[in-house]
Order: sequence, then structure tokens, then C-alpha cells
Amino acid sequence: MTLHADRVTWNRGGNLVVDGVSVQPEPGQTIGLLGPNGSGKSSLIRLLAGFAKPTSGTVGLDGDELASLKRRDVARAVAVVSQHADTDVDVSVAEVVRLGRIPHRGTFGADRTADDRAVASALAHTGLTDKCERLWHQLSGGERQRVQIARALAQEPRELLLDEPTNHLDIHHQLELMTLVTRLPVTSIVAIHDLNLAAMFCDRVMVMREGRLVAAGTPREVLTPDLIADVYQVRAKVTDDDGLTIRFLPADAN
Ligand SMILES: Nc1ncnc2c1ncn2[C@@H]1O[C@H](COP(=O)(O)OP(=O)(O)OP(=O)(O)O)[C@@H](O)[C@H]1O
Repeated sequence: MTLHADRVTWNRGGNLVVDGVSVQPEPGQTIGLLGPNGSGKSSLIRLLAGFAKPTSGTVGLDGDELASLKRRDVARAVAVVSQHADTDVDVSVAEVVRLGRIPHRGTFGADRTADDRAVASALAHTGLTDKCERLWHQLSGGERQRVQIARALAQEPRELLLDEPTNHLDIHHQLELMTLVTRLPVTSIVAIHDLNLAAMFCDRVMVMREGRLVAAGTPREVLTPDLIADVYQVRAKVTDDDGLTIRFLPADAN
């Protein structure tokens, strides 16, 4: 069984920012979490990551409630890439990526060989091998994003939670990242704004609005002009010739 949520609700600062949402991914699937700004995507990811406890409902991992598990045991299975990861400390790319190995440290310290292998593989997968000595503060926004993803990969998780991972990335790296995520033998839940990227790469999408789940299914089932108009107040043409493609229309177009 994968990481899952059962009718979770989160009352955050007096507002119901997640309202009765269930998530039950199949192992290995990539789930796209969609919805307008403020619809609750990041909040749901925080609940799934165990960073916050739901006001009601449960988040579970392998049949156990997440809240009952040790942080380290959760971190061995679940890696999270948040939106605004930053550090003031002068650390190198390799050092940030190596942080992903902390949950795997045994009582007698680190298994250097396994750690080195995981770090090297994560750097290679994210195209950062050549930049491994660079300092964090010398990196561009997109490079920092890739380092955070490399850290998550070094963690060798079964479940990957990504909050707008393609933010800051150029189109080449957006496609490369989403290809990587879908090919990894992990279950991924990805909050994403780009509906075309979601259509290209996600097995299923979940659409949130004001904390509630308003649609779920395959991109083909969910990303219809009616849904897009209803949730985003944007007119769109959806074609399905060579993969699902969404073209947005200006408000005054016929
Ligand atoms: N720290 C907080 N305390 C109280 N409310 C918060 C907090 N952070 C976010 N919210 C509120 O929770 C709601 C959901 O926000 P959330 O960040 O989960 O949405 P989102 O769908 O990820 O948005 P975006 O697409 O803009 O990143 C919003 O109304 C937001 O104002």
C-alpha cells in the first residue's frame, strides 16, 4: 500500500484549507495535483508529508497512521521537494544532496559506499555531476530546484512529493524532470500549474478548488474545456490528436 490520505481536513488559521480530500495512488503512479492559487495543493502535500497533522481524517503509510511513525522511518520512504527550500549556510551541491542520506544512517554511522553511490546517481540523473562542487548561493533558481530534486532522489524513497517542481525550470529541464519522475520506480504526487505538462506526464490528475477535490481521473477524463472554464475561468480548446493538448483562448476570442 502506498502513502494515502483518507478524508483529510485541515483547519489552518481558522480556514478550512483542505476539506475532506482522499488520495489513494496505485504504486508507481504519477499523480498531478492541480488547482488555482490558494486551492490547497501545498497544504495537502504538507499533510501527506507528515509536516502537519490533519484536523480530521488520516494520512497512512503501509497501513500505519503517519502520525504514529518515527520521523526517520517516514523519511526512509517519503521524500519531499518543497517550493521554497533555501539555506544561508555556505554548502556545496554535493553536501546538499548528501543530506538525503541522513534517514538511512544506521546506529553505527553511515554506509559510505551506499551513500556515495546514491549521491552520484542522484547528481547524474539531475545533470548536476559537473556542478557538484559549486556552492548553493552561486546557483540559479532552476539549478537550486534541481539540487533539491537530487537530494530527494538520494533519499531513495518509495514515495515522492513534489510541490511545483518545474517552477523556475526552462522547458528542457521541465521535460527532463517530468520524464525522470515518471520513470522512477516510485509513487509521485506532484503539485503542478502547467496543465499541458500534467496531461503529458501524469497517470491521473486531481483538481482542487477552495480546499475540496472537484475532479479526479486520467488527464483525458478530467481536463475538459468545461472543467477548465469552471475551475480557472479560462476558455480552452482541448485537442487529442498526438497526445492531449490544451490551448488557452483570450477572454474575447470567439
Ligand atoms: N501558514 C498559513 N496559515 C494559514 N493559512 C495559510 C497558510 N499558508 C497558506 N494558507 C492558506 O491556505 C490556503 C491554501 O494554500 P496553499 O498554499 O495550500 O494553496 P496552493 O494551491 O498550494 O496555492 P499556490 O498554487 O498559490 O501555491 C490559502 O487560502 C492560503 O492563504
